[in-house]
Amino acid sequence: MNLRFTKMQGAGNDFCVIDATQHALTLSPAQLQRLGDRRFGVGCDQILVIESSRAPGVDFRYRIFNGSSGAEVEHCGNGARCFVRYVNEKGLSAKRSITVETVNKRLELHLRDDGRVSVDMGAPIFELARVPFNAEGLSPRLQGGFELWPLADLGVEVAVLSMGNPHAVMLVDDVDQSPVAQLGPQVETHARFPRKVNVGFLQIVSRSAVRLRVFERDAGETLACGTGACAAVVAGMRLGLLDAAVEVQTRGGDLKIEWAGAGASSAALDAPVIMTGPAQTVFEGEISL
Ligand SMILES: N[C@H](CCC[C@H](N)C(=O)O)C(=O)O
Repeated sequence: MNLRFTKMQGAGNDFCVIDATQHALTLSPAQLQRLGDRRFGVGCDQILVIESSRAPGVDFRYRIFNGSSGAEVEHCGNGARCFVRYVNEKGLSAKRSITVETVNKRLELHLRDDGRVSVDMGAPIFELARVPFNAEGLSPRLQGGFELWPLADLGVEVAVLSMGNPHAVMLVDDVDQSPVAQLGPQVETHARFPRKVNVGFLQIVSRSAVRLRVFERDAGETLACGTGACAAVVAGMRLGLLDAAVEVQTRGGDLKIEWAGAGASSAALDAPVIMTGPAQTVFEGEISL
């Protein structure tokens, strides 16, 4: 099969975007891994497939596959920004705000006049069983009313939440000195995360600025992770360390995260997380799979 794709990136997190709005498309895990393969394929962190949708109020279906495994996942924040940029550039919709659905979330995507893209990433999920995280037999340390769970075998404690996909966030003094390559995969595949987990290394710079590195589930360390930025900032807010609008410095670029649940009572914890950042088309291509 000859497959046309558009290579895109958002804060350095890179994607192969496949337009399946005109024809149904099923890609095997091997074909997806070929697209993700940086040596013998196209090379990307994730593959994003755009499908039409007949669901009321939904403009498109948004499917996400990790490039290294071909596994379908629930959410991709940097990809969502590229999605609306693609839809606008290709004329698939005249609207600058679109609604898309993933396997388990509906997202509102907005192409701003300044060229950046804002995404309503939905509300964070704190119920451990929905992350999922198995806390059986563990006693958390409480900070600001939020739990930090010990992974004693690794000598770390993690904040645990979901943005639709699972995240574990560790507080570190200096992201540049953090053992991301060693500790990332150990937390990613820890037995207490039955669906594995994306691992955030969060350095607090001020109450409105952080530095972040993320070892992504099934992808390794990426230059940026949108859902990881949302999860890390929400964790920092709930730990009482961050205010309601935070600039996130990643290795691939800067993202802005806003959440009305910061410092709020439990009533506002279901407020949506808003992420703003860049999205760029890099090149068009075709590959024989
Ligand atoms: N590796 C992630 C999916 C991509 C997330 C990331 N690229 C983002 O921008 O949110 C997972 O397995 O849940």
